Amino acid sequence: MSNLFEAIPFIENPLYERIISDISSQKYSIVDDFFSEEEVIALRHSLLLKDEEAAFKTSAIGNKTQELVKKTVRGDRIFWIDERVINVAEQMFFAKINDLKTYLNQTCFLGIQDKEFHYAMYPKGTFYKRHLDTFQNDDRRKLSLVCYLNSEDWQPENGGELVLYLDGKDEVIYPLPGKVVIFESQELEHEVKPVTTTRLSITGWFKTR
Ligand SMILES: O=C(O)CCC(=O)C(=O)O
Ligand SMILES: [Fe+2]
Repeated sequence: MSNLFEAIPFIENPLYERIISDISSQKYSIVDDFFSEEEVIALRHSLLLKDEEAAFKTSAIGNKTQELVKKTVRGDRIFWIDERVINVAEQMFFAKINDLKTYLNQTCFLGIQDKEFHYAMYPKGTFYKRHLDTFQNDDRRKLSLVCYLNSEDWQPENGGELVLYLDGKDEVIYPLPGKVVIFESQELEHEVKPVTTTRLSITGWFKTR
């Protein structure tokens, strides 16, 4: 009978090792080119299609009072991704994300068993005020992952920087295409500065159950 533990070879991945070491030393990690230019283009296209569909469906409804309350804190539009019904670009996205998740579970004791991801679109003038990614009575979110899908010519004057509030110097991150930022959901307060141009991303969480 074969031994289960011998059946799965472990191959060290230098990128993932760097992410793990960054997170353990500073609670966050930034990878500039986690997704290639082609991958970003495909995911951006999927996001824009989702937004068109949603605009079409919801144009006639909506609780305006709730919307106003929400918009003083955050102004992005989000679309949750259901992994059971995904297109080719999203399959590629989850293949990479699941690979990282498996590696983290093999090497760290985070116990990530669940995940959730959504597209996000910040129209001109919107932002997300300083916050922590955990809800009251729910501490399952362990790591936050933000993947930027903006175009190659994104400029600093477009705004939309992600600011991570650290004990010492705050980290200001430009939402450049292909970049992925991973941070400890329960530890790091952060904010999305107002944008002057539509800002596109996928945000998600690795969670315990
Ligand atoms: O888009 C970002 O840079 C961060 C988004 C965020 O903080 C959130 O969705 O909770
Ligand atoms: Fe957040």
